[in-house]
Amino acid sequence: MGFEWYTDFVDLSYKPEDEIVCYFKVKSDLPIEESSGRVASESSVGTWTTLSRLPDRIKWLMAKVFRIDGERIAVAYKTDLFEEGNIPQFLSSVAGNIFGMRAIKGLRFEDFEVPASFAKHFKGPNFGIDGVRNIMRVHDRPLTATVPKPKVGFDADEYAEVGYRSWVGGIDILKDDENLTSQPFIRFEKRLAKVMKARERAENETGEKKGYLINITAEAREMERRAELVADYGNEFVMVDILTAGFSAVQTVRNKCEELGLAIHAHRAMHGAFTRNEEHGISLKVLTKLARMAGVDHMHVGTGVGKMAGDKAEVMELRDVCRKSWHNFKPVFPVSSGGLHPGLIPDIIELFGVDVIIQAGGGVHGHPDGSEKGAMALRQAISAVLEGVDLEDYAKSHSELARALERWGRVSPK
Ligand SMILES: O=C(COP(=O)(O)O)[C@H](O)[C@H](O)COP(=O)(O)O
Ligand SMILES: [Mg+2]
Repeated sequence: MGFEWYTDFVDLSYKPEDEIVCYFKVKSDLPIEESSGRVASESSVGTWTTLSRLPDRIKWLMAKVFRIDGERIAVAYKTDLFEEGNIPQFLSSVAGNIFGMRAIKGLRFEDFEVPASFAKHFKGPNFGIDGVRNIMRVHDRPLTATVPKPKVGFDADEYAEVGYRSWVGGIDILKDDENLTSQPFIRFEKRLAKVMKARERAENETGEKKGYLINITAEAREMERRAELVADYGNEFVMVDILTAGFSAVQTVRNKCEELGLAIHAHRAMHGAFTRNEEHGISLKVLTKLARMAGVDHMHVGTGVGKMAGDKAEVMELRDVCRKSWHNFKPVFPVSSGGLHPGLIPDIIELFGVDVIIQAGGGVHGHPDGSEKGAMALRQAISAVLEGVDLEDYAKSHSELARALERWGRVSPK
C-alpha cells in the first residue's frame, strides 16, 4: 500500500474532480516527469524517500501531476489536504518547501483553481465594487484617489491640509502610502483625527462623499485596534499592505472589519520580490486571487502605462481576476496606480472602463499649480474621456488640464 516517492505522483490519465488545481512552470536538470513528481510530492504528502509505513488514506491524498506541457505542469490536490478557510496553510503546501528544493532550479506558481466546495470556506469581499460605490455614492464613472506626496514627511496637520485640497479639487478618496503608518512625527491617532476633520470640511463644501484609505498596517492585534478607532471616527475604509502583513493578518483584519462595517483597501507592496522573475516565484494572478478569497475590497493591479513593471496584458488579466464572476466572491474594485497623471487617463479607461479606482499621487501633487488644481486636472481628464472628447480639445476650456498636459504630456514615466 506504499508509493514510490515521486513517480507515483504523476498520472497523466488522471482526471481531477472537485479538486484544487495548481499550475506551475518547472525548471530543472531532471526530466520533467521526475521534477514535477517531486513538486507534487513535497507540496502534498511526500518526503525525499520511500516510507515503510503509511496510513491507508495516503494513496487517495497524494497530489497528482495530471498534465505536462513542456515546462508547464498541472497538479491536482484533494481539498482534504487543506484546512477550510486557512490561506497560510494553503500556501505552506502549494507555495512552501517546493520553492527551495535543490533539485528544482526555478519554480513559478502561475495560477490555481479551486472548487466551490473549497471556495465556500473563504469570505471574499464584504463590500466589493457595488458596496464601495454605495459608500461613495458614485455609480457611473471611475473613482479617483490620491496619495499625498512626499509619501512620508508631512505631520498630521500638513497631511490633512493636502487631503483637504485634493478633495475640494474633486478627488473622491485620499489614500495613505504603503510606508506611512504611525511614524513619530505623524502618529496614527493624530492623523486620523485631523484627516477626519478635514474630510468633514471638504464634504460640507463640495456636497460630495469623500473617503479615506487609512493605512493600519502593523502587528495584527494593533491593526484590529486601529480598525476600531477608524470605525469610531466614522470612516468607512482601512488600508492594509497585504503582502508585508501576510495573509493571516489580512484574514484577521477581514474578520474585524466585518464586525465594524469597514471596507478593505489592499496595497501589494513587496509583490515584486515574488512576481518579477518569470522563472521563479508567485504570479500576481495567484496573489490577486488569494486577496479576493481573503476578502479585500480594493486591490492594486497596475497600470500597463505607469511607473511600475507590468504590461497591459497582465493588467487586463488582473482586472478580470478582480471583477469576473468567481464562486461566491463579490467582485473586487481594481485600483490602477503607479506613475499615473491626466495624460494617461485615456489609456486607463480604455483598459478598465468605469469600474476602476484611478490613483495618482505625483500626478496630482506634482501639478505646477498645486494639489487642488492637480485634482481638478485629473477629474477633467476623466470627464473628457467619458464625454468622448480628446484631452487636448478639452484642455482648451479647462486650464488645469492644460497645465497638466504641458507638464507631463501623454508620456509614461520611466
Ligand atoms: O504610491 C503609489 C503610487 O504613487 P504615484 O501615483 O505617485 O506613482 C503606489 O504605491 C503604487 O501604486 C504602487 O504600485 P502598484 O499599484 O503597481 O502596486
Ligand atoms: Mg505608494
